[in-house]
Amino acid sequence: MRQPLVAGNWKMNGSLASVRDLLAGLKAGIGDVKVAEVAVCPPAVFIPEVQAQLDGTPIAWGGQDLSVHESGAYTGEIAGSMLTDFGCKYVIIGHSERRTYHGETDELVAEKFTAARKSGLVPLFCIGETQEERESGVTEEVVARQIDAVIKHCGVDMLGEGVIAYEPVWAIGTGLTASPEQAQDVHAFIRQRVSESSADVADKLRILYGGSMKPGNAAELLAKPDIDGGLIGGAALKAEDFLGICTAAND
Ligand SMILES: O=C[C@H](O)COP(=O)(O)O
Repeated sequence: MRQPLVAGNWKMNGSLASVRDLLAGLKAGIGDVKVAEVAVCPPAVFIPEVQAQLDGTPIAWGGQDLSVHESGAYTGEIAGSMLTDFGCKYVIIGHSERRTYHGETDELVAEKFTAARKSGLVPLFCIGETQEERESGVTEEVVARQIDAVIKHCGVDMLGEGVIAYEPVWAIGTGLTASPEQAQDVHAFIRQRVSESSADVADKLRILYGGSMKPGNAAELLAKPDIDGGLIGGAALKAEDFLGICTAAND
């Protein structure tokens, strides 16, 4: 049985004051979350505050990106060991916003996967097709290519130490959500693709859905057999909405 995971990706949002408010709301309501594992990924500068507030609670935290390098002259980069120094459990890698705005390739994302594991972090490995790719009928080809790059570089056993987040790019921040059936189809394909390398890894692997998931549509999505949680953007910025998604896994 795979425990659902609901992770909040705060992206580049918030101030120290708003982060404190959000954390207070999450701590107040986390007791109602019975089933899902919960995590938040704040902007890096807020990680010490998140650690101070969430240490000792059931909520884990993580980074939004990491460097492939361990240390040195890489201005602006953050090493995996720096994230673990501040108690991070998870790190998002390969988010479509990093692929699009920072030119991250499948190969670089695979290197980041290894770097994360070397530091003891659990990668939240994002994959997904653009609208154009979906309309051209190449969704499966795209996600297969993204997965295969990690399997080739890291091996399937290391892939199994992470979590996959399927995020159709056309559904991110747009209010357009993949229907539960559309999402389930791709999740099943992802599991099938991984099972070609290892049925055991595929069976245990958590595959999250991301893309305009909200309290109102979470239960339907989470009810699908291959959807093991969510990677939440906009709705993770309001404690009530985020907890509403986390509790949808209770049912
Ligand atoms: O990482 C999170 C995803 O990009 C989803 O963002 P969204 O929930 O705002 O659509």
